[in-house]
Amino acid sequence: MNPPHSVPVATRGPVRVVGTGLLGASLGLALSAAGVEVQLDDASPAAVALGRDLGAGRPVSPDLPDPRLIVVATPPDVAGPVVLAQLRAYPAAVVTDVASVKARVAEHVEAHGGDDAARYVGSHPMAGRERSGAAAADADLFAGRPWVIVPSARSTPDAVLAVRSLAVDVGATPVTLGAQEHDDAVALVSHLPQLAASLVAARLREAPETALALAGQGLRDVTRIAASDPQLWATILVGNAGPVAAALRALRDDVDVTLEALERAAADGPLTEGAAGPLARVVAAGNTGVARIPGKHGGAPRRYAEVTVLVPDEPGELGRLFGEVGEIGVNIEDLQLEHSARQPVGMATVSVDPAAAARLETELGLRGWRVVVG
Ligand SMILES: NC(=O)c1ccc[n+]([C@@H]2O[C@H](COP(=O)([O-])OP(=O)(O)OC[C@H]3O[C@@H](n4cnc5c(N)ncnc54)[C@H](O)[C@@H]3O)[C@@H](O)[C@H]2O)c1
Ligand SMILES: O=C(O)C(=O)C[C@]1(C(=O)O)C=C[C@@H](O)C=C1
Repeated sequence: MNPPHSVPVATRGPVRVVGTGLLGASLGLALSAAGVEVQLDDASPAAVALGRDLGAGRPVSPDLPDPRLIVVATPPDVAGPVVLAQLRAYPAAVVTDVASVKARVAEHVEAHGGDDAARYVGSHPMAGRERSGAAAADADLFAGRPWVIVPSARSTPDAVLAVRSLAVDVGATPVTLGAQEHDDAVALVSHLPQLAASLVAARLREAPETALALAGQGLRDVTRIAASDPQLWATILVGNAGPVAAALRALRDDVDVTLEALERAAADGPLTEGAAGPLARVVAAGNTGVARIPGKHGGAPRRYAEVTVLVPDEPGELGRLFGEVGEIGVNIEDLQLEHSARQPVGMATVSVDPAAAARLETELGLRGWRVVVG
């Protein structure tokens, strides 16, 4: 993917990032790479130092010019007060935050901000990962992702434009929503999935080693985000408690139906009436739901063909595979890696244009790769 810094940007610095963890440092990296001056601030001096050392910007100091745009990237519970403090400290600056919940932050700014609230526009990049802190930061984190812009009735057009430009300049696609509309949406597409992953992964705590050794891609797909930061997520979940509870209650109803069918089969045998039907309906409903998730870059779903290759567990082998796929002239649209403990090989599954898949399999085979025919 082309780095976002290859195109000129509209954002005028200095941009001050308050909270230089995963989100703040990623933003600092992307803006710094684009030539925008970035100032770093955090309650933790070590987080600022790490952001600086990674190239995300310069630590704040009294001799730096006042920021034009301030991005608050702290946990959601403190985002409102930090936004207010920044609005007051810099009366000419536009202030946004990137917290995963929006109604509470907006209400806080509206209730206490007075006229300063006109320079505030909430936002939420739908980009992240299951790790926290600047060490996990990535300049390309926002590329191709939606970035929700949440103006209030008071936000000035200039403030909205500054925040939209920020999103575009780091490669994201701005999407405008109201605060409650945003919170209802992310309850379903972000907060419920986090809980589901955590609940499934929690079942593994006492799993026997023999079972864990069999773990395949299905378990990995469902549990990646179970590695997320508990404190941050507790703050997000309580901050959007109503919509998340509604989504979880609906899930519980589906779980109850599923359980009833399973218990019927367990008690009366697999062919008992009313067992297989509800279970098939659950899986079919999931088929319908998953087909509605937009594809790469938020566009319409698109089916790629998957080519799976065994890769020796040796340094440089994965790079050699990518290089050879490139030499064959095929673009890798997506990649999954599966690695089992104590196995000398891993499995790399590349998603490619269906029209190129057969040729890729043949040519990789001719080059000595072991292609797994699915
Ligand atoms: N992690 C994700 O995937 C993700 C994605 C989109 C949005 N967000 C949102 O972005 C925000 C930051 O998340 P993150 O993953 O970067 O967290 P993080 O833990 O990596 O970083 C948060 C940083 O904020 C600092 N901080 C805490 N309180 C502060 C205060 N009062 N003043 C100044 N700094 C303070 C911490 O020291 C820390 O460095 C959160 O609001 C989160 O909801 C997270
Ligand atoms: O991909 C991940 O690891 C994420 O958790 C990212 C994710 C999401 O649910 O999409 C998580 C929380 C944020 O508020 C925004 C993005």
